[in-house]
Amino acid sequence: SEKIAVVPGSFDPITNGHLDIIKRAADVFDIVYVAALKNSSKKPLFSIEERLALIEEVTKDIPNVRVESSSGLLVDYAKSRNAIAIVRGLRAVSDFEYEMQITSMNRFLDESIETFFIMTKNQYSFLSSSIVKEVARYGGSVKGLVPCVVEEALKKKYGEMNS
Ligand SMILES: O=C(O)c1ccc2[nH]nc(Br)c2c1
Repeated sequence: SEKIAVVPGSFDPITNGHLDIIKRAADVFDIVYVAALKNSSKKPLFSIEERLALIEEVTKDIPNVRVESSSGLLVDYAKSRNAIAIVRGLRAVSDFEYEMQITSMNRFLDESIETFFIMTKNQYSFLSSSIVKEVARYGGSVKGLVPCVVEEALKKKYGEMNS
């Protein structure tokens, strides 16, 4: 039967680091659900609709990727999609402590779902959505760090906010 994975994240916005993980997961699993999570205490820059549209646009050429939003527990969403795996990216050692905590809790909640980690390309190991937003907010170029459509969306979003 098909091996299904979930790649969760806030994707506010999706970066080339995220895209790298998604592509690598799609090479290993038969179906990959990219799950943009709604539950986050921070107010996102992009609405869930905007985030989904950007993820769909940048993954449209990967045939076995499906893009969805989810709120509530990640393990409940994963089970609802018959996923056998949660896939997370690791950028640097500093990621590991947090990921270990989340993975332990998810295993406590549902032992049947395994978490796999994929190391990002070194060139993206410093990259995060928040640092990209900071740079874009002050008019810096994030070309090469995010897909072109995301770069445009950031310019538009901050252009509107600054106008
Ligand atoms: O953009 C972020 O906030 C973020 C966080 C955690 C992450 N792990 N792997 C990747 Br790619 C990644 C990206």
